[in-house]
Amino acid sequence: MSNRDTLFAAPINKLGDWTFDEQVAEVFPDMIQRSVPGYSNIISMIGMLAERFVRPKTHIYDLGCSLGAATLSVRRNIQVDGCHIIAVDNSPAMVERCRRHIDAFRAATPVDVIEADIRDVEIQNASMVVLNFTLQFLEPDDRQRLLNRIYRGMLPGGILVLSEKFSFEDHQIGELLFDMHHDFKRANGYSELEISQKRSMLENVMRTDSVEAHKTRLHQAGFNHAEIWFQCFNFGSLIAVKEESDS
Ligand SMILES: C[S@@+](CC[C@H](N)C(=O)[O-])C[C@H]1O[C@@H](n2cnc3c(N)ncnc32)[C@H](O)[C@@H]1O
Ligand SMILES: O=C(O)C(=O)C[C@]1(C(=O)O)C=C[C@@H](O)C=C1
Repeated sequence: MSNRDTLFAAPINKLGDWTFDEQVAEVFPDMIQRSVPGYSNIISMIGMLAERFVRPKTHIYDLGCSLGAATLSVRRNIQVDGCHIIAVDNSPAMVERCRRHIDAFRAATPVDVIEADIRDVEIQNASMVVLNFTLQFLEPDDRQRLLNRIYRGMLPGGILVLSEKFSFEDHQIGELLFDMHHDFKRANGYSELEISQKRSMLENVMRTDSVEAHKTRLHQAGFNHAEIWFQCFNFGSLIAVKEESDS
C-alpha cells in the first residue's frame, strides 16, 4: 500500500514551484491515481501495446519513469527475447524508489534505471518509447527536439505512447473539462485548498498543449500516423507509429 497524499492539506506559507522531490515520490502512487483520470487504464493498456509492438532484440524507453509503473506494465506483458528496457528520470528520489520497485519482481527482461535528463539520453534501436505525462514538464522549446530524436532512434514499425494533460482550443469545452477534472479530484477526497495549492505550484512548470498541437509536433518529427487512443476529461494519450518503410 502506498502512503496517502496529504502534502497540500494544510496552508503553505510560500508556494514555490513544483518539484518531484522526496515528499512527492513518497506519496506518488496515491497522488497520480487520485489526480489523473484514467491513469491505471493507461498503464494497463501500455502493457497491451507493448505486447503487440515490442520486437525481439530491441530497446524500450520509459522517459520520465517516476516509480516505474509503465516499465513494470511493459515488462509483465512482453514475451520476446533479447529486449532491454531503459527507464529514465532526473529526480533522484524517484530513481531510488524506482530501482527498488523494479528489483522487487523477477523477470526475464533486464531494466536499466538511469538518473538523467531525458533530453540527454541517446535513443536507439527502439521498438517502443513511452512518455507518460512527462513531455508537459519540458520547456515548450525542447519538446520538438526530443520528439525528433525519438523518431530518429526508433525502428520502422515502432510506437511512441504520449500521455498528457491537454488544453483545448475551444474555450468552453476546455473550461468544462477542467472543471470535470476538479470534480474528479474532489470525488477522490482532495479539498479545495489542496487542489488550489497544487495548481499554483504546477503553474510555472507544467505547460499543457492541445491535442492538435501534439499531433502537429508528432507529424513534424516524422510520424505519419498519430492519433489519440484514450481520453478522460482533459487527460489522455496519443500513439504515433513510425512507418514500416521508413528507416
Ligand atoms: C508525472 S510524472 C510521470 C509518471 C510516470 N511516467 C508514470 O507513468 O507513472 C513526470 C516525471 O517526469 C520526470 N521528469 C520531468 N522532466 C524530466 C526531464 N527533463 N528528464 C527526466 N525526467 C524528467 C519527473 O521527475 C517525474 O518523475
Ligand atoms: O493537474 C493535476 O492536478 C495533476 O496533478 C497533474 C499531474 C500530471 O499530469 O502529471 C501533475 C503532477 C503529479 O505528478 C500528478 C499529476
